[in-house]
Amino acid sequence: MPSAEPQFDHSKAYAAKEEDVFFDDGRETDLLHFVYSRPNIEEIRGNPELVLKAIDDFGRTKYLMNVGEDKGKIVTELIKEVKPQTMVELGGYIGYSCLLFGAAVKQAGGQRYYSLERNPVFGAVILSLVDLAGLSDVVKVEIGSSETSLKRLHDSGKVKKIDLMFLDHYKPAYTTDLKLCEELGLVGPGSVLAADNVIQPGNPPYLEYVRASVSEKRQKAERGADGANGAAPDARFQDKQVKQYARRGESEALGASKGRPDLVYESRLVNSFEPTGEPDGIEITRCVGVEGK
Ligand SMILES: C[S@@+](CC[C@H](N)C(=O)[O-])C[C@H]1O[C@@H](n2cnc3c(N)ncnc32)[C@H](O)[C@@H]1O
Repeated sequence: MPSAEPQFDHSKAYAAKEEDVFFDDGRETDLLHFVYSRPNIEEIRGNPELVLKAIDDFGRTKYLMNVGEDKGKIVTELIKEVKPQTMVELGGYIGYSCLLFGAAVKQAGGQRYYSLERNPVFGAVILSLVDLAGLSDVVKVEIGSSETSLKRLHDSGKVKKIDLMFLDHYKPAYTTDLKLCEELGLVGPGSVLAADNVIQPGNPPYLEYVRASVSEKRQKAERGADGANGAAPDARFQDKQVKQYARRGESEALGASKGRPDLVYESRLVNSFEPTGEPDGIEITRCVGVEGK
């Protein structure tokens, strides 16, 4: 009997993730030099798949914190099914998920893919690779914290509803940003969420929130015990997760939005792998209605 468990092909594994410094040490601009000096650069132009292949080739020599091919496939399948007009990602890094999912949204007839990235150098790398891949018509890169970008996109009327959201940024902000989107009406019935790294490194407060019933969410909110109300990050996050982006003094303040506990979610985990081969998973959550309506 063939196994239903997903398997990882070790021949395509990324280089191991370093213990201490594994991003923001110049490797992101080295990646740009690597991509633009490929012998087939003229063939790469206008071809998202070949840009992604060049990024993967680099990742096999030096670790990059990309979603990778295996988990990426779970989300591209979801894009084919949901056919989002508007998709938003929280955390763009060097643009791997943005290129992969932006191309899939375009192919599915969607209008916009917003990549929200706080680090301006990473944002510049994404912009360069999006232009190289020929996706600038669909992809927009918003540089700044996810919270301020979400508010700006909402207040300007550019985004009224998020059909599909990929969460892949500061782990404690998954829940607070989701609640902000709920409160602004960006996430509501029909919206679908795909959250990365729910196994590695894990995100217990987020899983608890999207898997809770409406009455559980209401009770927690009444007790002020929902762990995402502008207070310190949930104690279940490891210190290194909490401080991951502290090096540049980037503000890690968490939003205090109350969200909408009456939104009904259906949520499930899809197991897969990090590009290094480590087991990880994507939590896929569908907002299926509003309780009482
Ligand atoms: C794991 S990486 C994203 C990887 C990317 N989604 C991919 O798969 O190719 C996380 C990124 O989130 C960004 N980030 C962290 N906190 C953020 C925040 N509050 N707002 C926007 N970006 C943030 C970091 O700078 C980093 O580039």
